[in-house]
Amino acid sequence: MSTVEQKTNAAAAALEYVEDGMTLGLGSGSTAEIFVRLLGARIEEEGLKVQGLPTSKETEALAREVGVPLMPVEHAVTIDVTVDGADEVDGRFHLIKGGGGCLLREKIIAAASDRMVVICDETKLVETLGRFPLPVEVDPFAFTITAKKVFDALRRAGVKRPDVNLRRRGDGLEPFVTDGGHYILDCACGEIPEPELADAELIDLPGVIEHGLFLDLARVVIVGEDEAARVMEL
Ligand SMILES: O=C(CO)[C@H](O)[C@H](O)COP(=O)(O)O
Repeated sequence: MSTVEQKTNAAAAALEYVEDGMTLGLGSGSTAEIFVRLLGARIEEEGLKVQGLPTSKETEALAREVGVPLMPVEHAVTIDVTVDGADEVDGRFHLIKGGGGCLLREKIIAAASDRMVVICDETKLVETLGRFPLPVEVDPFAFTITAKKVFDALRRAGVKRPDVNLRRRGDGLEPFVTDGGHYILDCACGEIPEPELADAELIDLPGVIEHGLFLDLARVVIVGEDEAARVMEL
């Protein structure tokens, strides 16, 4: 069975957390995309009334295409539920996110939500975070200086040999630029032994806008399996 089916099972189970009248954070990436499509279908079939807050331009375009009404982002104050994917999930529901480069907006929306529901396939579950390179969103100005600071910060956080690389677009020539106009440093860590320490070391560095460690934000993790979905709540 493919991960697409697992993602679909997870996304379908997340609809259980959606109620009439809710403001919903809409995540980014392939699993969140499946959720937005299923949400659009439910709105059409059942007349469900919700408002979405997308975490990327791609998700915004998709939500419009499938008929999910959007709240103007400048009107947003609180969010009932955010449904989003993840690149890694550990046993404490700590996450690495940002594989799609949307981590800043994803974190703003997740942190403003009463409940963050993570949807993923089984491949995303890990014992220790760090197999997936940690994305760090930085200001483009003098990013090489920031990259060295990020390397040092990860070393102080116990990462043995961090490998910090500027993310490039598909053509490999130009830097990848986020929706907010920033660069991404992908930091191969192998293992991040103390995510809280890495968070503390990274977040105050000049030039760092945000990083992809989502700690203490997810309240529900839904893991899609081949025939169903496993729902875990904190
Ligand atoms: O953090 C993200 C985007 O910034 C995604 O949620 C993450 O990359 C997972 O993506 P997918 O559902 O395609 O595996």
